[in-house]
Amino acid sequence: MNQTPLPLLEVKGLKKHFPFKQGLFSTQKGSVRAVDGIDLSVYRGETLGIVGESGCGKSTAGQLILQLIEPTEGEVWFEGKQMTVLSKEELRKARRNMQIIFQDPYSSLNPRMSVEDIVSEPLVVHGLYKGAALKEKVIELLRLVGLDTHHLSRHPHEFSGGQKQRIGIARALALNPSLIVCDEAVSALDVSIQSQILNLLKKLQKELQLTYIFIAHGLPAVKHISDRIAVMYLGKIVELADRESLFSHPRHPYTQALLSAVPVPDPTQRKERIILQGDLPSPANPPKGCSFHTRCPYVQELCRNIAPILQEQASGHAAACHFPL
Ligand SMILES: Nc1ncnc2c1ncn2[C@@H]1O[C@H](COP(=O)(O)OP(=O)(O)OP(=O)(O)O)[C@@H](O)[C@H]1O
Repeated sequence: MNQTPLPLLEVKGLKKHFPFKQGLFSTQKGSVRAVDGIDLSVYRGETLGIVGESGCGKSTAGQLILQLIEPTEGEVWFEGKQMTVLSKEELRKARRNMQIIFQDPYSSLNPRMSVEDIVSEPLVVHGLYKGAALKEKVIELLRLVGLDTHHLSRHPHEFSGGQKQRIGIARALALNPSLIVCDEAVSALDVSIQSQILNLLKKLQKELQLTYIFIAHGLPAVKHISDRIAVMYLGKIVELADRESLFSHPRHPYTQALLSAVPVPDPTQRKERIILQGDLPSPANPPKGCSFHTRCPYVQELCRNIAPILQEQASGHAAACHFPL
């Protein structure tokens, strides 16, 4: 009998609302619903892509998963433990197994530190290696990401963007994590360098049995690396599916609009671009339902007033839409 494996990471009803005062002299308070109730499971060895427009809550979701910020509500389960209730010491230990690679290799590395210091820092902080063994471990990590011993004493400004991102990856690997959140990890790089880094991440995933959450703005950036993709809109997941299923049959009108904006290399294959009407609503004042179906007034009324929930529409393919495509 085939049993579904237990997820490495499970997120249940996760919310992060950032409170703010509405006017300079007002006592009225509001909140930005950056993440507004997401449920997710991520399995060992897979890559889950999270995509959506700027401000939809992708990075906040990543930070909540890594316990870098506290949730307003909800639970994060990692390796069978509920992270949100761990003591400081337990959390420190559990955090070793979850790391992050940031978007901007230019600002995420301390310019005053040598590569050796940058990569060895997590190992020293956690008291795992010292002396010659520490140096050996750093060299091993650099080799894993395609760098060499002669890079050890150099500083970040002496490297190209792609090499800097390799240093960031070596540092993230230092504690032998099982989960890595790649937050726009290749967005700041040239296209040819992007594919080199993506190939490196794939190779490392195979060799080290890593699990990735890969955050990006657009679907093309996550297409080749993701096994499954979650599409976020205004703090919520509106569609979650296997990569093939999402690209071949998007079921949410928002995903369909995102896909229609992706250029195709073949000029004979023209596709109609779907333009979403109006501005992106503010996460400080989100609509009750959704306003993607604009043609029929009855549909409009229903969608605007009743929030759709994320429901399975086909095997392994869920969408939050009253009228899935
Ligand atoms: N510390 C904070 N205080 C108040 N609001 C915040 C804070 N962090 C994020 N937000 C707001 O939460 C919403 C979601 O932000 P987040 O950075 O998670 O989105 P994103 O999808 O990652 O966007 P981008 O792709 O531009 O990074 C935005 O409206 C943002 O302004």
